[in-house]
Amino acid sequence: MYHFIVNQKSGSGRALKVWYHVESILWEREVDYEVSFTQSPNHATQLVQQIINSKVKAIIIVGGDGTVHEVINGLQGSKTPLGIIPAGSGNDFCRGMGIPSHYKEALERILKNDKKLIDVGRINDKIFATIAGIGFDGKIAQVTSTSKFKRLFSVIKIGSIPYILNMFKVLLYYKPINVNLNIDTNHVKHEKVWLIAIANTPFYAGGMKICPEAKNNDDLFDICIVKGVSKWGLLRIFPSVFKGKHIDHPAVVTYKGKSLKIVSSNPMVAHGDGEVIGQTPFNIKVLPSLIYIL
Ligand SMILES: Nc1ncnc2c1ncn2[C@@H]1O[C@H](COP(=O)(O)OP(=O)(O)OP(=O)(O)O)[C@@H](O)[C@H]1O
Repeated sequence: MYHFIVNQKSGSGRALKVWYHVESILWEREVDYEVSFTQSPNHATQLVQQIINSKVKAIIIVGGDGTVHEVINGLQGSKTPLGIIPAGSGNDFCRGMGIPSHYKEALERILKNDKKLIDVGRINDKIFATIAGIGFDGKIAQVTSTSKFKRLFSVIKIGSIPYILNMFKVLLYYKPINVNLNIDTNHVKHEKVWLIAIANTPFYAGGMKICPEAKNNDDLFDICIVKGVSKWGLLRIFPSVFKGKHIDHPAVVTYKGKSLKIVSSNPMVAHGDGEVIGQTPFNIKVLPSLIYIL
């Protein structure tokens, strides 16, 4: 039987509406299922820990990237496959995986039962499926998580607008920071770093293609560092991120690697899948071929 986890708060309530449509299709098609609704932040992680012991056929998320994040953090190495019906504001994991945005097509894909094994990342003690963003991005995620804009724009399905509005807010006071990185066995130092994105899949913040070549099955992270530009310079680079063209700018450095250690001259906040993780220092590692996605 399939076990659905529905986050009623995802997409500012859209997930619950999506669930009612999905449930009526499950009835029509006589699919065997059970459903749990998350009751609070991090509840999805606890639910998964209970569900994996009951040997379900698959866990299906109706929600956004934050729910995917909480679910994969509950899997604890279990090979129970995950399906996702995108119903959040950003849905960047689904975008990166090519999962259809419409619930009917996403459900159709799940019912085909065609499993794909993917890598995920670990940042300190948290697992992430899409991107860990450190510095300016982490700060924006922190501000966005309590943002009133998010609710408004997820209702009209423009996931990246809250990020952009909060970007301007954070830009007023944010100062770039000096960092030391170990990328695998290489030590590199960068000054005046705005952000470090460590990517398993290309997109974050509702469709920004920060690491355009990231692949979730190559045992590698794609890493993008933006540094050494003024606030005005950063704003000029920004529009090109939607097409992934920012990587050609001289202020952008890219790497590939399996593990990173990051320390910084001042605390830098990180998010994983848009959920705030904590502050530097960070230990980050690829966990190859860890999760089955339907
Ligand atoms: N019952 C609940 N009450 C309050 N918050 C909840 C509840 N259940 C889950 N959450 C929280 O809802 C948050 C948002 O979920 P999610 O990320 O799926 O939606 P979203 O933010 O709209 O989408 P996206 O991350 O794709 O932009 C998560 O951080 C999760 O901890």
